[in-house]
Order: sequence, then structure tokens, then C-alpha cells
Amino acid sequence: MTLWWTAVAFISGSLMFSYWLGLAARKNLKEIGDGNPGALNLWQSSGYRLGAAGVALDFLKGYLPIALLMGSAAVQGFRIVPIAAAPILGHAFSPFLKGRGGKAIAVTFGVWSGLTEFEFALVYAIILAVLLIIAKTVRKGRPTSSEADSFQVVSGMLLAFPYLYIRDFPAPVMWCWLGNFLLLVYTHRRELSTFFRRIRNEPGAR
Ligand SMILES: O=P(O)(O)OC[C@H](O)CO
Repeated sequence: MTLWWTAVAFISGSLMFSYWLGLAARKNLKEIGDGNPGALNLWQSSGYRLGAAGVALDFLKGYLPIALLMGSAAVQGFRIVPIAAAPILGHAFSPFLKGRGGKAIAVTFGVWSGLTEFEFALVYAIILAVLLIIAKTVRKGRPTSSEADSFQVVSGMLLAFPYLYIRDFPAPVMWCWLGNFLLLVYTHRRELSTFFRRIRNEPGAR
């Protein structure tokens, strides 16, 4: 059953709603902004209505399978780990995009909302908001780069980990976090590499 539910969750995550909504609006998100087939590029290219729909659908494809399975015998103990990782993997390596997907931020929020009844997703959102305020303050209100945004997404997930520990979440949830963190590092690898290279070459740059 674990394999079955993992496959179902993977297929759910692999549905590239923002990308398809973009195509419906005659926009190829892979050619817009940073090329990520996600809701932000949909929002910026096609307006807030489609953008909000993209956020909601990309969130729900992570949230629904996990929320529906939580508490059932199928996901007791460590069985939750592959099932929770599956929607994020599905988005990052979508068969609908020939194995290439998106950064997996919206689906990450969906999965954690399902896993922890919104609790950890809210903590992560607050940490990201604080990091964004700090970045805006440092840059005196000027927009941040996509590389700096990626650094915030990944470091925010790292900073959120102590909350899981303090709240005494069970070990399988910790493993879900580790898998998600490593996946976010992977999906943001190019931006992180550019971000750290810039920091090395121009210490004043962020
Ligand atoms: O991480 P994604 O692919 O869900 O996209 C979300 C935002 O567009 C990231 O910039």
C-alpha cells in the first residue's frame, strides 16, 4: 500500500497546474522570468487571477493526498516519508515536463500543511516573511534577485528545523524535513551557486 500511495502522491505532485494555466493563457513559463514553471511567473505574466489559481492548485496537489492519508493505517510511522516526499518529487521531476519540473515551493507548503495541520507551513511562512523583510531592509527597498530569493527559501527551511525539534515531532517527520530540505537545495542549485559565487567575488552583493 505504501508503494501505491507513494505513486498516487507522485502523480498528484507531477500535475503542473501553473505551467498549464500559463499555456492556456498563451504563455510559456519556461521562457518567462527565471524560467520556473511555477505560480510566480504565472502571476507576473498572466495576472493575479491566474497566478492565485496556480498557487492554490500547486498547493493543493501537495496538501490533498497527504491530508487525506494522515491518520490512516497506510501512513503509520516511517511509511509517511516516501508518501510525503512524493508530491514534491513529482513537481521537481514531472513526467509531464520530461522529468524537468519546478522549484517545488508551493507544493512544499501543501505537503507540510497536510503533515502538520498547517502548523509547520505557517512557521516556515513566517520565517520566509522575516527573511524577506530583512533582505528588503538591507537592499533599501530595491527588489531582491531570484538568487537571493532562492537563498531565503532554502535557509528558511533550515532555520525552521529547530521548531520541529522543539515541538517534539516524531522521527518520520524529521526525515520528511531532511528529504524536503535536500530537494529544495537541488531545485535551487543554480541560483544558490550564483548567489554564493557573487558573495565570494563581490562581498557587498546580495
Ligand atoms: O516552486 P514552484 O515551482 O511551485 O513555484 C513557486 C514560485 O513560482 C517560485 O518562484
